Amino acid sequence: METGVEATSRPEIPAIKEHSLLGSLESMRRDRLAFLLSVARQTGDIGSFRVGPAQMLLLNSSELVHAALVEHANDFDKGFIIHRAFRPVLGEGLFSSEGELHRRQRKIMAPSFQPRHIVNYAQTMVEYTERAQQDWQDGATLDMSREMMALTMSIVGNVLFQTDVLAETDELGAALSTALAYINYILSSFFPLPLNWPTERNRQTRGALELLNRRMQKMIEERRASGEQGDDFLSILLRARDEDGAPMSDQQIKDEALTLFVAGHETTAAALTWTWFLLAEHPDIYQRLRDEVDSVLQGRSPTYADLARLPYTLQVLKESMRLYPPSIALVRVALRPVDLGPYHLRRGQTIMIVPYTIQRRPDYFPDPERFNPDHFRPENEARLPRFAYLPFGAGPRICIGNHFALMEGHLLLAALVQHVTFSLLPGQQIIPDNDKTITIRPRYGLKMRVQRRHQVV
Ligand code: HEM
Repeated sequence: METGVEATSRPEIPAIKEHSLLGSLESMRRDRLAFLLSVARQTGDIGSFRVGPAQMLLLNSSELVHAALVEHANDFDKGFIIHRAFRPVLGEGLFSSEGELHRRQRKIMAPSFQPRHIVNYAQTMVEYTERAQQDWQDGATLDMSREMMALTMSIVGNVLFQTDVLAETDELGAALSTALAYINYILSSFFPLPLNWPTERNRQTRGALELLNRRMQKMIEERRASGEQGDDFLSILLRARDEDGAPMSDQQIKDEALTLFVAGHETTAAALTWTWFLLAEHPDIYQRLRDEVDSVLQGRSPTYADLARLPYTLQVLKESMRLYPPSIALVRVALRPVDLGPYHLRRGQTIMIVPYTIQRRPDYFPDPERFNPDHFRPENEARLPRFAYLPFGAGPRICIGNHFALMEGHLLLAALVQHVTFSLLPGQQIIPDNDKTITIRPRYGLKMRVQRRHQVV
């Protein structure tokens, strides 16, 4: 129960000036990231705005992130908007489940994502990358978002299901893309129509979900029948047991496998797409990266063991995810009244943590708008406040695939840098946006020209 004395001694949460009825609906619709950045800059560590009648609190300090995502993690869940978008597709998989089920599943699955385990996938990542770049003709124009999506989709398809045909042209790949598009639609609509309404989009989505369910069930049954001990994730999920020795239900396995697929490719593709853009805009940094890769690899394909000797390559990737973090926001809803530092939140209040805004704070990252991989030199990284860099979130729901993603991005950059150079096609408008996608990507795509490099020896 709140006393009058406590309530008055608490600092007020600053609110931005906005339309009395619609709040900031229009600004959000026009340019979400620019709007969120302006809220953060106007309000500081915490600020309030409205989307229609719904109030949102933007948390923008490392201390408040720690309080919400770590200290009070159990006082929040992901809330109605996230559940409504993800559950029709991913059911109760790791991303969209809550409470005891989430804890149990996370515990079962975490060991398979530890670095010593995922090392086994390094070779697959490099092989697929080598294959992709061989198809790129010298002088060709590429849509980088599309190329990076196709590449990360094929990698995750192999790692998860040991299938080689997971492309948009395959019926499974196409169904997955339709399901992804549905999640995007729900996230980007303020008043989406329920899935059982007879619209063309809903009909296609239901068809895609049925196909996914059938194909996943078939893969599960085939794996069981063959008794194979594969090291793809589907086999790992089939073998997994909880503390009482119980296996997951088939439905849970399907939800988890689809979750890993969805969470595991568009994000990494977005990170790589922005990295190529930033490199093309900064020829000196691009050259330094090429020098590191050429001198360490001498024309060989990279392996996991090479990564420790390619530190600048990793700094480039991390810095790119600082300026353009793939996930636009971590959204949570308070399950009960909760105090975050000096601020009091009511039950049902929605908070947003936006890596894009927090990672552009000048007191955390000097000269924050500049692409500067030196922000991640070991001595500079060690000085960062703990929750100032959040591309993978934080706390008990931190991205389970973070080592996987960093290893994949690190290997792909090294493998591609030594074969090809990308340059920007002139006259493009590059605006970061997540209107039609789950992740932050260039609104009008990113067209680049590919130039094949002479083989370095
Ligand atoms: C650059 C690539 C990636 C980025 C930026 C990223 C980002 C994130 C973020 C921010 C979250 C937390 C969301 C929240 O707390 O609301 C998350 C969760 C998750 N990610 Fe990733 N992710 C990436 C790659 C991957 C990969 C490769 C996989 C799997 C192979 C994966 C699987 C997951 C799963 C299953 C969750 C839910 C974890 C849980 O709630 O316990 N992600 N990711």
